Amino acid sequence: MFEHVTPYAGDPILGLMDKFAGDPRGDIKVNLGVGVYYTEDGKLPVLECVKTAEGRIANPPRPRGYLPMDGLAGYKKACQELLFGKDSQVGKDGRVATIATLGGSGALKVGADFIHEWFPNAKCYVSDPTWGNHISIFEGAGLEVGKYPYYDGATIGVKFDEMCAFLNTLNENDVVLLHPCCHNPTGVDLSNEQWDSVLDIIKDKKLIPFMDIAYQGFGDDMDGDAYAIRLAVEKGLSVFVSNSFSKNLSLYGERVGGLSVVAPTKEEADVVLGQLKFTVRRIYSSPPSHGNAVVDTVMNDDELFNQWVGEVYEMRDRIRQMRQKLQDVLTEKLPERDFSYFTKQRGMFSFTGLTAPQVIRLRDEFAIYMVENGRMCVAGLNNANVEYVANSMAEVLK
Ligand SMILES: Cc1[nH+]cc(COP(=O)(O)O)c(/C=N/[C@@H](CC(=O)O)C(=O)O)c1O
Repeated sequence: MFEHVTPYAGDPILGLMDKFAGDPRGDIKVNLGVGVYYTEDGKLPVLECVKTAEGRIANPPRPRGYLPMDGLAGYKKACQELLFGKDSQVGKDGRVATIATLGGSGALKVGADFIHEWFPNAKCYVSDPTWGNHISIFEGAGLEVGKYPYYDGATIGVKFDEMCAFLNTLNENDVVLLHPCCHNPTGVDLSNEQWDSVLDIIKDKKLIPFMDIAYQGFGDDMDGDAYAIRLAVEKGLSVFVSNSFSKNLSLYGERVGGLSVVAPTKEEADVVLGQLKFTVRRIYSSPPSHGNAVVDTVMNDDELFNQWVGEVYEMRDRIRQMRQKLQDVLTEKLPERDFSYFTKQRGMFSFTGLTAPQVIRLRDEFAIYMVENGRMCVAGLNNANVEYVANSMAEVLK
């Protein structure tokens, strides 16, 4: 019956979790693979604001009925305020259709299905390189996926002129999938001036910008990291935005994300919302109640919200410290090499430039796990393992 089904090769990122868990070298193994934030003690944190919110949600115990297909109103309000600003005009005008989704992944899936249905000739273009699941999700939705020039390994920067030239060759309603901040896997972001030029091209060519923000707060700050999103709105673009609370609320397994679509009018936003709800119904019907309740509670209580922002910035700052520490130790060991990319890059990831064989050596000989494209999740570093990681990297780089 299923003889024709091909075996699943496994996911280059999530597959690392199983390999790491099964690695018996418990005393030395270091997980720099999956984009998860670990504390200085190497633990996955439960944020204080989440603990308080869960205490409130648990007492008195609540029934677990179905949520609306688009999620809790407070959850949707929180997404819109984070992305577009607390009292954004676009929010006040009712021009944003927002739904709660099964993580950022679910937001990308619902958005991709919606686009394929209502813009059937649209092709999707992702940065080269990008988070691998971008390609899988959009191809799975039936879109043809191409790549626009992005990362420049020679300068540890962006191939900006090539990127703009390529975007100028695209057709009306083609989708451009963008990382507003903390680019995955490179950690290299566009400058504000570069965003201005890119969004002007997108407007001029009538392309569809799809912004995937999964690390808001890990770059500059909550508002700075949403700069590109708000600039797109300012330019009058109809923009798709997928967001995730997995990392900045440390709620990975609760599957909390959102999809927002900015429309030219409230009437169009309302119609889009209806079709997004229908798309949700056809995939998973409704979002998870616990995650919705936690986000709603944290984001709509001023004290908890401010506590949350502080906790995110603590995570951001610890990652920055680890970037600096690794850069310093490696520079000391291999002074002839330039490791300044560690502190130039932003967010959770660093694109180390290590080749696949070097990454495999790190894993096999030193029990250090990174993604084979050379991506390191800097949040897995701490003061106890950073010297070991630096020494091991120096070995494979020799
Ligand atoms: C850019 C980006 N967008 C969306 C997601 C999905 O997040 P969700 O948990 O569905 O809300 C991730 C997750 N990235 C990390 C984990 C993974 O690959 O799923 C990663 O890159 O390691 C991203 O890095």
